[in-house]
Amino acid sequence: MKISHKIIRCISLLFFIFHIIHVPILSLQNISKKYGTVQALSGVSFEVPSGSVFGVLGPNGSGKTTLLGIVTDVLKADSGSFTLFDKPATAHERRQIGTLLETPNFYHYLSGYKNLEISATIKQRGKDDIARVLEICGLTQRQHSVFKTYSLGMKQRLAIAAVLLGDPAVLILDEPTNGLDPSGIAEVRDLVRQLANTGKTIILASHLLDEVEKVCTHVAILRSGKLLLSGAVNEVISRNDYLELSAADNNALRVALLQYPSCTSADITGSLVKTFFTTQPDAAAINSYCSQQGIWLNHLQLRKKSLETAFLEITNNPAS
Ligand SMILES: Nc1ncnc2c1ncn2[C@@H]1O[C@H](COP(=O)(O)OP(=O)(O)OP(=O)(O)O)[C@@H](O)[C@H]1O
Repeated sequence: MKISHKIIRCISLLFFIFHIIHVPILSLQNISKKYGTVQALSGVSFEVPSGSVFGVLGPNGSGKTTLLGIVTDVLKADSGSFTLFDKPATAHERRQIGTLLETPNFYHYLSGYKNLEISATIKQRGKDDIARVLEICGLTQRQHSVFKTYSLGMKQRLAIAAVLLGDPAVLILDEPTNGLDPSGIAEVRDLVRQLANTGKTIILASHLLDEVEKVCTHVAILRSGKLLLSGAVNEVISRNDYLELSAADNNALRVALLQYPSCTSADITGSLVKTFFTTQPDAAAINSYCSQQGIWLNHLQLRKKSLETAFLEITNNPAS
């Protein structure tokens, strides 16, 4: 083979790999859905990047379950469309998705293992995968105990084990920690993190902001069926970062900060000047700017809002 052919093949391979990595797992375009007079979703569009843990976040009744129902073919959208793996969703694409929309009806008097055998038969997934999913979900030791003796966390981990049968690349989980006690919540959260570390894309609906902040890399925030925003969790939070500063003369500091490009407000609160910007504040640049103005800072701290604070501001803002 000539060298130029080899180079062309290498470049094609690189393009192919780039395409696979960057193709969104799920892409929604203008999805709308009504139940009678209730507009559950209006024109929702966003993309779920490959390998992300994507939180669909919103208060009760905001349309999360409806959205996941449409993606998993349980419900039909009135209008709009979506693609899975950059293709129209057919049975083939759907087989690569493991779904947990509600807690499965496991048999209380059968063991975890027997229950998974039944799930494998229903899903036509084959039984040779059961040992693997039990191991991932930390249930190997208790696989022969009857289901009713499991803790709440173990029951939910068994439900996730059933979803993992056949090793789907994408998991869709609706409120996976709902109804669990704190230790169950921690167990499921750890399992979600562990699965994300193996490269799976995980889409989970939750109204628990703390939960989304702890496990998700990306988020879409819904309110009354409308998408308020979507993006990387860090970006959503960093839009709301601010600086706390102080100097010997806080009045002079405040006046100087208000002259700084991108500063939107500077207010004296107690002994500090709380300062907001249109972009992510650069603490080093602002420190240097203040010294150029002859103001020496004795306190400079970047404050990050929690997703909860950002979420409440976004969902309570009537303009959003
Ligand atoms: N089968 C239905 N018939 C009529 N209205 C429905 C139906 N299912 C959902 N809705 C309404 O659609 C809206 C969105 O509901 P959905 O369950 O999708 O929201 P959600 O964000 O998942 O809520 P939750 O967090 O409470 O589960 C709500 O106003 C709800 O009452």
